[in-house]
Amino acid sequence: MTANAVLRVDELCIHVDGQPVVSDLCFHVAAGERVCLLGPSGSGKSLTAGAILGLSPRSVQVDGSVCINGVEVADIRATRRPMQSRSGMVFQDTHSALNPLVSVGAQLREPFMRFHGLSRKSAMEAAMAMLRGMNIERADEVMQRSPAELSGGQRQRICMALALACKPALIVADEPTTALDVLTQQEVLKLLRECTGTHDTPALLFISHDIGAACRLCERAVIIDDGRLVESNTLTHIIANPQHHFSRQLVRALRESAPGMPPYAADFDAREGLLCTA
Ligand SMILES: Nc1ncnc2c1ncn2[C@@H]1O[C@H](COP(=O)(O)OP(=O)(O)OP(=O)(O)O)[C@@H](O)[C@H]1O
Repeated sequence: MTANAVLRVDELCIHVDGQPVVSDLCFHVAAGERVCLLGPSGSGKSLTAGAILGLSPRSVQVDGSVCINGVEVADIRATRRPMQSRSGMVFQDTHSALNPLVSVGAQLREPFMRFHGLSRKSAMEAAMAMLRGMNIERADEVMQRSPAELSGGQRQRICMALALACKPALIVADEPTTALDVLTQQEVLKLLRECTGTHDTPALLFISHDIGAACRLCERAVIIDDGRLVESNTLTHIIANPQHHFSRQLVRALRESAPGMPPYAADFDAREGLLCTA
């Protein structure tokens, strides 16, 4: 494991109603990295995300270590975690991630006031600039609206803006594109790629069962099945030489859906250009 891990998960065990659902899970995400956690439905991905974020339901028992930015946080609920160990989060369900009664602007200015020390007016300007940077058209108008008055893609971009505005070292994105149409999925993946995974931006843990999306975004994958780690390597390596039967299924599905070389994160821009001009 690298010394500069933003996230280090060690011997994570999760029990639901006394039954083991995640067992002895170990992996890390280094600074400047984008890593995907892949696994079939029911394999324990969201429970793992909940444990990392400090959002596990009370009925869920979490044991083992979750270390974010050097702070052990497995036993600390999200709202009580020290500032340097808080993570940004982006979920599939954008409706429940945003307050339906508060305008987008009022929600987005809060982290700029709290985490950047800006005045209310400057925070509104920073929020507006961030929305423009996320390709939200008519950002000033969008700031006045409630979340229910936006499209799913716009809401997901607002959620990403909220996560980034908190200046986290890590963003955990749990199936952020599943509820979106194919074109909006690509836009959100592109934005996530632009906003994460460098030494100046948060590291990313991307949770999905879509290896195609993972290839567009991440360089490395951690694959779980039935709550256990079954494979961990670069996506290039896994696609060339999948070891576990779930990995082989994923790679087969990817080859069937995208014949030829799959688009890796590293050459996504070039491929996108090719696709656009094709
Ligand atoms: N709060 C809960 N109470 C009881 N069982 C739960 C709870 N949360 C999850 N489970 C169970 O734990 C297992 C793992 O769930 P989890 O949501 O982590 O899977 P997942 O890999 O994220 O699946 P998906 O890809 O379908 O979202 C499942 O069998 C699920 O039914």
